[in-house]
Amino acid sequence: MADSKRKPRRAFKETADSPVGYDADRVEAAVREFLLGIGEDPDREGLRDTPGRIARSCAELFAGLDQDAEEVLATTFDASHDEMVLVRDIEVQSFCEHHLLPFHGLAHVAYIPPESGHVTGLSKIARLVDVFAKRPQVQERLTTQIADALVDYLHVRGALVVVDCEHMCMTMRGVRKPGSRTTTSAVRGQLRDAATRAEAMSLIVGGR
Ligand SMILES: Nc1nc2c(ncn2[C@@H]2O[C@H](COP(=O)(O)OP(=O)(O)OP(=O)(O)O)[C@@H](O)[C@H]2O)c(=O)[nH]1
Ligand SMILES: [Zn+2]
Repeated sequence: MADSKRKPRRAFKETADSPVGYDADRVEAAVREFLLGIGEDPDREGLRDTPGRIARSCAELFAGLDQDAEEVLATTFDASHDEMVLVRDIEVQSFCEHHLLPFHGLAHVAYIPPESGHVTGLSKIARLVDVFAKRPQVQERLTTQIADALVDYLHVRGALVVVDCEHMCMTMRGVRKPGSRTTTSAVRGQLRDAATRAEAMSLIVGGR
């Protein structure tokens, strides 16, 4: 279909992380082609609406491509808090960029507020995780991006991010190891200090 005739249903526009923006028509056409590719009949009753459904759901599943971590962390308030803040057990749902199969698990985010004593709302930490999770990802980059955003935008003195996930590409197919989990961590600033890091880890593990 010529571009001029296409009626793009754009959930979001071009951003730095999504250079061409979201184009539901493209997703829909690709899913139809995919169904043909796996030997299915995309016109049979049960599949007829599937390309459109997937196009709509992808706008939500990959919404992080349109979101800006700096904006999420822009709301801060003075809590005059000098010590570590830990938000534990944040649900992570993402897609591995190699197979576009889900990986899911938990993120734990610890940080030492900036010298100003400003903290961000607790929900913003969970939103930050989603900004980077709702994209095609690898777990290591997801972990690093969360830690770097805390340093770059919240100017924290230290950050420790631990992500623990099960990857469906390792359970449903391929090596088929259900129950195997991958743990990644990223540590920045004062949380590199052995004692502070140990304190954060004991809070993460101890809270289970
Ligand atoms: N490091 C890392 N690897 C990942 C992640 N998600 C998926 N993978 C791995 O990406 C790799 C891709 O390997 P390839 O050999 O290119 O693909 P493949 O033939 O499908 O590999 P198998 O999964 O071993 O069958 C696999 O080993 C996956 O387990 C992730 O978040 N981090
Ligand atoms: Zn994978």
